[in-house]
Amino acid sequence: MDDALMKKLVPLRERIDELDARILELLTERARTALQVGEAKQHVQGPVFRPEREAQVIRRLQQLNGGPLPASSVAAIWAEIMSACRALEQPARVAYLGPEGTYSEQAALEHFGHAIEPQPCASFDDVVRAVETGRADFGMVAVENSNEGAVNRTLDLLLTASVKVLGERSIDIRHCLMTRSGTLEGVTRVLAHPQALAQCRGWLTANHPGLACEPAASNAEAARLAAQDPSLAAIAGEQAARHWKLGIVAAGIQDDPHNRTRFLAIGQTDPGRSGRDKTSLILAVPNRAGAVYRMLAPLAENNVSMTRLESRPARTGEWEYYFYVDVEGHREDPNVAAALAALQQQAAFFKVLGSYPRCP
Ligand SMILES: O=C(O)C(=O)C[C@]1(C(=O)O)C=C[C@@H](O)C=C1
Repeated sequence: MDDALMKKLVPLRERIDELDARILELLTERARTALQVGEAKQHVQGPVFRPEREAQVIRRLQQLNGGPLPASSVAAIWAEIMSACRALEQPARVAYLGPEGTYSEQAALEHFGHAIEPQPCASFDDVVRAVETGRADFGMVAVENSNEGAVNRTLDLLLTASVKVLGERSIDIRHCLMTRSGTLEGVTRVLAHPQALAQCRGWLTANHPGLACEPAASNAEAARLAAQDPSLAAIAGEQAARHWKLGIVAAGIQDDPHNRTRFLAIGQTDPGRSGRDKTSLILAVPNRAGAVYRMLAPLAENNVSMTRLESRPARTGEWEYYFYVDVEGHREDPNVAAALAALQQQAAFFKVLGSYPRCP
């Protein structure tokens, strides 16, 4: 390396080494304190994971932060710190749609941090079942995509499952074209989940009209197959390329640059109020004129904002639709509590899925 540059770097790197040693010392002290919190919780048998507390910790630090680190980095760093501290108290088993390298895995790791026991599952049904039966402490399931709309299977599962929603996480869907060699030499076919193929159709037609598109069970499965066959390319996320040791030919190839998927974290506990929460519920009303209009009136009357309304056909034959409603606020906030009480009174079906901190 250049001598003049080295002269500048040496003292700066010494300073970074010193700071790292101090950060480690502080992290050790933090971890010991978290262990004491864990012991205190054991006496009252309270849950280790407190989403509302973690949301408050991150929000406070983002407010204290004066830069140059962006707020998103502060959130990501402390999510990992708390994940590691939580694991000392009790390691969390987290179920999600596998295999390794899926967007579901990415959402689970961003939400719960890397200090977890990962449980990749074959389907959303398996994820929900793992949480219901206690095989997993938590699960992560996709609930909506900005291009494709609701993930209907997840909505249907939430209707009957004995699980609670305790968090949400939105991630950018950034599709990449990947191969074993990192080039398209000798590549004739491209594999991906049909949804991903559809989302990259414009780019593929414009740039590689000669590649034959074939559906795969998942993008991660496509990546796994491409790792074995040099004539195959896969479309998947960056994390799949890392996992299956594939080279990225092109990144961000989805036709809509703002493609996002929202996931729900599920478990068996009820988060307390964090001060910036959301509540998800399912409602059904008798099939009469004006019923849907009246169903939602208690929200407006109590000044509760609705952030999402989705419907699914009811297959019981008794009511026409189930309505999936997200509102701002926690079920213990007085205005939300009043609105929910009124909704429950007039609804033919009423289920609160959970109150949880809003997406960071
Ligand atoms: O405050 C607590 O209840 C803790 O257990 C500590 C801690 C943390 O590391 O800050 C860890 C896990 C919880 O989910 C919340 C916060």
